[in-house]
Amino acid sequence: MAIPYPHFIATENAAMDAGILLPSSPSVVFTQDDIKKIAAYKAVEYVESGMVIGLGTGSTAKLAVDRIGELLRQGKLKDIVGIPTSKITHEQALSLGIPLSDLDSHPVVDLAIDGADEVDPFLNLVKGRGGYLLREKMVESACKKFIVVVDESKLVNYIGGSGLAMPVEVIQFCWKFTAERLRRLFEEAGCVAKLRTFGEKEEPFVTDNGNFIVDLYFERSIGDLKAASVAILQLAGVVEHGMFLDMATTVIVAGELGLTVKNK
Ligand SMILES: O=C(CO)[C@H](O)[C@H](O)COP(=O)(O)O
Repeated sequence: MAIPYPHFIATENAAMDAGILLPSSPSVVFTQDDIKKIAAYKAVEYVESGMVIGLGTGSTAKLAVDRIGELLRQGKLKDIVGIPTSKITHEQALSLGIPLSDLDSHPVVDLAIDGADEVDPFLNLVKGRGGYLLREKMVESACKKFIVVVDESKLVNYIGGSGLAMPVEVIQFCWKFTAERLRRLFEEAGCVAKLRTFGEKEEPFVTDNGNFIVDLYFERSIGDLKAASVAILQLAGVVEHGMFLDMATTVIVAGELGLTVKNK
């Protein structure tokens, strides 16, 4: 959806790089898509020739991957190796001619760029509402720098504070049992646990790794995030959760008045 951002200020270079015409009159209105693109392009300014780059997944990350492909084609970036965080990003990067590898061959990643679903004041994240959290976490925890690009609607006071899902990837075997154990862990926070489904037939969503997603919704804060993370990961049947704690090194926030860069 294109939400107008009437007061957004973009530098001439940032807007022109993103192919967006700069306002010739003060009444011009940027859309949310415009500013997402400007923010994604800003993140790609951190990419240097010769780097191993973690390629994120989602509508924001897609714009950054497109931009990396464009700079490679133009010869402005050279010798890049991309490590995709999903099958869909793998396909996108292949189609753009970005040389690809994996963590087995490149266990140290210089930089990753990705979107997020929530960002708290300490730069902790919720990711995985697209369903790609496991590979994203593997790649992004192997990074020296992890740059996150969001619009200001993703900023929350505390993790879970948007009232939207905190995804947990679980194995398919007895997923109801695992979902109930997850719900009980956070009973005091008013947790509801739901299997992620898609389509009219409400088929279970299956991740790139062949697992299901249980989405947790909280009425209240879950408190100590590290303790919550440990408790979730201790449950047999859980593969990974969508809290990315202490991982982001930079968050670029696109807001009504322009870009804000928050560093750890
Ligand atoms: O974690 C993710 C996918 O698993 C995405 O990065 C997250 O959902 C944000 O997506 P978008 O940029 O489309 O808002």
